[in-house]
Amino acid sequence: MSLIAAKHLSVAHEGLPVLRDVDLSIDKGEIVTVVGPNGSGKTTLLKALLGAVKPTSGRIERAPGLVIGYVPQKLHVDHSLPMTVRRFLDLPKRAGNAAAQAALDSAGAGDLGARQMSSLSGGQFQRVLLARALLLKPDLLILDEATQGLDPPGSAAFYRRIEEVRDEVGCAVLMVSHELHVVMRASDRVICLNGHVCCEGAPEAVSAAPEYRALFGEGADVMAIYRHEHDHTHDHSHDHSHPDPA
Ligand SMILES: Nc1ncnc2c1ncn2[C@@H]1O[C@H](COP(=O)(O)OP(=O)(O)OP(=O)(O)O)[C@@H](O)[C@H]1O
Repeated sequence: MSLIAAKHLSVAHEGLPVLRDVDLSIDKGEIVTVVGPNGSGKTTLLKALLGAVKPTSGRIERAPGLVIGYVPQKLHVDHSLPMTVRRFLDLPKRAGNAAAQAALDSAGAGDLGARQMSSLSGGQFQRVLLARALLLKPDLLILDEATQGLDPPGSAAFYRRIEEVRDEVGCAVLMVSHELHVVMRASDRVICLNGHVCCEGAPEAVSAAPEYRALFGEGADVMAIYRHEHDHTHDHSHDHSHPDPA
């Protein structure tokens, strides 16, 4: 059985239809990305899956006891209040030191515990939000534009970390992002949304689909760029590791 599924899901905001007859399901351990133009209903879909907006018809099915960790786009923290990262992880529920450190380590923020929240860079802040979601030991992580405001290397590093988290923790990941080239690379499956599901499948198949190209244009063949970049063999005798830019 899938972890979560939308069945014939329709949602309207103030009487205006936003999602029409959307079917999707997420399996254990999968990384699924929702792409779509502005206003295509991506955030509404995530909110419906989280139970924060009500379907006008259709339903959401969740596996019994499903734990969802949510990483928001932004979170306002009052910078006039001094608060360390470690203290932040105690909100809203106190976390043990070992669990807090393990979550920070998994999020790639292991050395940030003593830092003030107000002193973090955008990339560090998002990793702390990721750590907070991981404290719940989620079966499913949901990320809504979690890298908005990060520069391209920062976003790429964040999504690499998401893949590592999936490998370490085994959780499934559902995310929305505008950064097609980075998120599609990191995804097992891509769902192209425009009020309804236009097409879905492996990243290569979706980026070649006429429905996807109609929405994003020919210039959006991100997988072709990826293929081109990797159209050579790497010499693994050298260390190609780079310092983490985030
Ligand atoms: N609370 C709300 N009340 C009224 N209309 C809303 C509400 N939330 C979203 N909408 C409308 O629903 C449509 C879909 O919005 P949604 O935020 O789901 O799209 P999106 O694909 O996430 O967009 P973006 O890429 O711009 O973030 C938009 O036309 C938006 O104006």
